[in-house]
Amino acid sequence: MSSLPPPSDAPFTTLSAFRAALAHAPGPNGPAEARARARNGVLTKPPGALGRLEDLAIWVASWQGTETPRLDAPQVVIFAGNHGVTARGISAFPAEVTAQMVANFEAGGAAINQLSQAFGAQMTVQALDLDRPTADFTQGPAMTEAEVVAALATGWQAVDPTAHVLVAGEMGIGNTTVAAALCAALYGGDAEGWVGRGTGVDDAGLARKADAVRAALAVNAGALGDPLEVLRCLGGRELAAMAGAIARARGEGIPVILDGFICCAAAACLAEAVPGALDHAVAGHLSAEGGHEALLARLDKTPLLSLGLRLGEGSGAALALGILQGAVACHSGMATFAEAGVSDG
Ligand SMILES: Cc1cc2ncn([C@H]3O[C@H](COP(=O)(O)O)[C@@H](O)[C@H]3O)c2cc1C
Ligand SMILES: O=C(O)c1cccnc1
Repeated sequence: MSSLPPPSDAPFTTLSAFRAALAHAPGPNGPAEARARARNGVLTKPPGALGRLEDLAIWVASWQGTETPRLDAPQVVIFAGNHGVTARGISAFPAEVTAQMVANFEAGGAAINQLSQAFGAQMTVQALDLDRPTADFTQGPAMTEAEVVAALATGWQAVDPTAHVLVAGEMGIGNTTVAAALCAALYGGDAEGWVGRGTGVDDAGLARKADAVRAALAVNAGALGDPLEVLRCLGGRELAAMAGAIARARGEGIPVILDGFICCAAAACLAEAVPGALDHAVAGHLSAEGGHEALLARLDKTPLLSLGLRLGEGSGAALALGILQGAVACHSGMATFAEAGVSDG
């Protein structure tokens, strides 16, 4: 665990400049992908015997731009933010827990600390203006353009360009309601279909979450046509920071492992703003949170794991790191039939 310096310069100061940076990010490296596919075909195993691991390794190769990718330098970054909507009784825990958990991350005591350590990831945490919660989005926009751009820039700056793979996680009491509002705004459907129990709200809490989502969409109706305006009006600082980090990784050729419902909701704003913006991202897991399955379907992503996790913090993505590391270790380290003197059938 270490703390990163505050953001200095990102290549955007407006939402439209951020959109342009995202739209102009390079795609995968076709020749490297072709070489990796050819290598996969001559490794000492029956064709296809490593199942989805084979596609994953070739996908990592295409983003890293090399036939033999590596994943021994993973980066996990956790963003924390507070939300005005917590005043509406939409979480089973009080908003103070966000800052308390940041201290826990810094002391090494959270689940994501253990998982980062288990998979050899460098982990950092960035708290975004915890003393200044976003505005209650049932009353108006959660953030100004300056606020959302600052959060996007924090995420952008947090990415280590030398990292081999990125996990962006979050901590923010109330943010399952925020994620549900983003999904309802981006994809439509009833608020009830997108809200879930989060930290464990009861039926009355679930009804308050759906009410908050409905009110947020009604009062911010003018934002609904633009996915980045949706992020500004219905999102939160830690979600925007995750989006900024995921966008930066795209430009750096760093593959991303998406976490649960909240991370995917933030990422969905990118995918809806610029088609293909999540081509460098894989879904780490299927969260137990209500709307995640439908959200992954909208993103056209098949999760690597389904373990009933409903934690956030990047925890499911960090676990999936192990799968991806296994895929790449086989792809880059195995002998070919010729090298090993094994008959290729
Ligand atoms: C101790 C604790 C640790 C957490 N780590 C992640 N979350 C997760 O729960 C929160 C979202 O749920 P809701 O919308 O119901 O508030 C987020 O902070 C998320 O990261 C936690 C929540 C708690 C209480
Ligand atoms: O899926 C998630 O990201 C999630 C679910 C519940 C609570 N916190 C996060």
